[in-house]
Amino acid sequence: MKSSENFEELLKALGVNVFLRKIAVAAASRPSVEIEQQGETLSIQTSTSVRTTHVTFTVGQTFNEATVDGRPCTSFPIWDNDRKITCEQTLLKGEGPRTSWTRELNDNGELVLTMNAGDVVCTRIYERE
Ligand SMILES: C=C1C2=C(C[C@@]1(C)C/C=C/C(C)=C/C(=O)O)C(C)(C)CCC2
Repeated sequence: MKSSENFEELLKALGVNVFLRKIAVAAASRPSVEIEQQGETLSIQTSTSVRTTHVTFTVGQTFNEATVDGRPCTSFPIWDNDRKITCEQTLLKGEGPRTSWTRELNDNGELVLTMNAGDVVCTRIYERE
């Protein structure tokens, strides 16, 4: 993990209580991410000591995942440019701030993840192992 900004603020905007926020921030400080791409289909596994998430999706097709605070949602990933995917999320039930994420490969071969909740933007940069 090269850098992470506003991750706890993001969780706060999502209503995660301070106890779980502290656990999440600690766990998210040392994540490992594996990404596989076959054409338009990507598989992303994010492993932390507390929880591992695995999503597989095809760009341009909605899929089911969970928001970062674990609420079921449908996600709609589209290409922003040929190296950046933007994904808007819709909660399956209940109310909450609008959430979305973007993932892009930058010129240093780093993976840049941004996560939005309402007007809070969290930016996390992963270096290639
Ligand atoms: C341990 C985590 C916990 C949570 C989120 C997560 C899974 C940490 C997220 C890591 C991310 C988002 C890494 C990344 O994608 O960079 C919750 C808020 C449900 C609270 C319980 C502990």
